[in-house]
Amino acid sequence: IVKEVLNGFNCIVFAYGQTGTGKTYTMEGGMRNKAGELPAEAGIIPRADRQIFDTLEGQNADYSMKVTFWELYNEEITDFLASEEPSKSSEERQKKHVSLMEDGKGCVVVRDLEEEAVYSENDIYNLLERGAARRRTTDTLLNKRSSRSHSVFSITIHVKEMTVGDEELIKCGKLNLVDLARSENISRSGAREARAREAGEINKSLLTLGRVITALVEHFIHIA
Ligand SMILES: Nc1ncnc2c1ncn2[C@@H]1O[C@H](COP(=O)(O)OP(=O)(O)OP(=O)(O)O)[C@@H](O)[C@H]1O
Repeated sequence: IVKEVLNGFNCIVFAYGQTGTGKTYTMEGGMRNKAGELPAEAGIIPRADRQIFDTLEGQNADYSMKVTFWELYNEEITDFLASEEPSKSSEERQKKHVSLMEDGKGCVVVRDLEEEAVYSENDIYNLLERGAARRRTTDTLLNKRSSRSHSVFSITIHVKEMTVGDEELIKCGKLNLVDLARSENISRSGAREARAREAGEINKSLLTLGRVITALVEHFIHIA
């Protein structure tokens, strides 16, 4: 997948499953040890990070990279990389009004997201740790909210190449690493009222995602 991204494609890895099945663990895994080495239990994000930099450095490539890290909870977007304003509460600090819109090329983008330029493997790891720490804060505030939100860690990479005719070619690829909200059986989990509505919304969004993927695979024009 990383190779495709470096060739200018947009790729997504989803972690999907019931609560406690290891979605977050699979995406993030164990955090760095003191020597900065990847632990054996490192997740997909740090492993992809390492592969991206190993490949680009190995090719002596001319590149630039940006990262976004955000969460969708209850139809509201929280930017984990938004700068912190000390006067606000920790929940308010993160909540920034960002909205979804089309970019004119048929792609959906999240407007006003903080995009952090990164120059090393360590930079990406630091952003992952920063965002994951903020995610844990909302967890304690809102009864393990991370289980009920979709989080999206994206790395956008521009690679400059020279063509045979000595023209500049820029390849732009994006790797989206998504930790989906848990899939939930409402009747079995005993969720009531607001929580049942919330679980219903999560299931609806996961169902819609399944339909979108089917439509893409089958080359349907409309989503059934
Ligand atoms: N392969 C694994 N090896 C060791 N521990 C694991 C593994 N997978 C998950 N765990 C542990 O199991 C617990 C639940 O994992 P995790 O939080 O990743 O699940 P989840 O699917 O993201 O849950 P939720 O949907 O509730 O957010 C965590 O304490 C995690 O450290």
